[in-house]
Amino acid sequence: MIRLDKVSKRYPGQDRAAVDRLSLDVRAGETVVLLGPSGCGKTTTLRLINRLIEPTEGRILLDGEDVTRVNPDRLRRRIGYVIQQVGLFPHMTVADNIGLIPRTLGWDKRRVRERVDHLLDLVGLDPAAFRRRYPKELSGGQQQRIGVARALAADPPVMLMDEPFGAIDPITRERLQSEFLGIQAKIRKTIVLVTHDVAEAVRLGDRIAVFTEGARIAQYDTPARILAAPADEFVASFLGDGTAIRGLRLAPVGTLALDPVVPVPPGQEPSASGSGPRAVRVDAEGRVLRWPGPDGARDLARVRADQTLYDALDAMLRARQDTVAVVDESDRPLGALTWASVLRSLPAPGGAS
Ligand SMILES: Nc1ncnc2c1ncn2[C@@H]1O[C@H](COP(=O)(O)OP(=O)(O)OP(=O)(O)O)[C@@H](O)[C@H]1O
Repeated sequence: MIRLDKVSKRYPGQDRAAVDRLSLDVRAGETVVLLGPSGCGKTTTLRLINRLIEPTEGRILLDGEDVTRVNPDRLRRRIGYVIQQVGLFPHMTVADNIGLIPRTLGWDKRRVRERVDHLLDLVGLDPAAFRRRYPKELSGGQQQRIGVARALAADPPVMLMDEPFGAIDPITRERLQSEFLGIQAKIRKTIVLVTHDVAEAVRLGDRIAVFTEGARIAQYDTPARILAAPADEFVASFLGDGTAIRGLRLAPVGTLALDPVVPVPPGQEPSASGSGPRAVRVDAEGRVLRWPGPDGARDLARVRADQTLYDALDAMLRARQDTVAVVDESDRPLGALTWASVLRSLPAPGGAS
């Protein structure tokens, strides 16, 4: 979908190239995060893709077409662009800001209005309450949502996002990240997103390109593999401490082979044999209550199948138990995980899984 082929950018008067022969492929529908320290060339790379900056050498292909041969205005209609400072026009309403590109494309008023309302809905803002407001009447997080809506206005297949959640408080930032994931699951754009925040990269990226100076790729892989096996000292130190624990957040419990459990309804007793599947006491509706035996008086550690290994270990630690019941949305048992089975499921460092 997007291919950078030995692309370099040398700014006038600089001895070193800001981007030095970078080759990078981004597949259709995936989110690739460019991650790296300040000044390593992330923003320059992003702006080369939509030709806000012209490359000194190399080729950039969008769907096989060399972008340097496309009229820049036409190119930018195919590429949405979201930046940290948002850049909303202060004298225009929310609706006018979002509808800007569709209007320049000559859409009629009604189509623009419908598109604006649809996008406000998509980014979680009530159209009736927000379409007539001015940017100064919005919180930082709301402005950021409008920035995303505006970039999506003409339904471009590609989105470039430069620190889109950078200037926002941590709680709103987490919420915007969740919304981003929800929206991307629906619309499946091809996204290149710049951040220097490791947690954000791990959360949002299907793949992460870790850059060193000159936009040289230190590692380009899935978050899980980068966390499990950093390619070198630079990547390891940039990721910082806690990589193994962070990796656990990427693995949903439901993808593991669970140990079977046998539900024991009220009035019945678990079978006495010591071997075989573990019994779990359930109520009349089949919802898990507790383990039988000496542990049974205590709260039972439980996680839903859509939670992660991180949550499973956290539940075990909090309950001080070495087994966690895995339940469905109605709290009915699906199986169990032990501390040992979680450890066994982890990818080996350097391994392929
Ligand atoms: N217009 C410019 N003229 C000269 N040098 C520039 C220009 N823009 C960027 N640079 C230099 O190019 C290098 C890469 O900058 P770039 O903004 O791409 O890095 P970045 O990884 O996005 O950094 P940050 O995370 O701090 O935003 C830096 O050394 C920077 O000083």
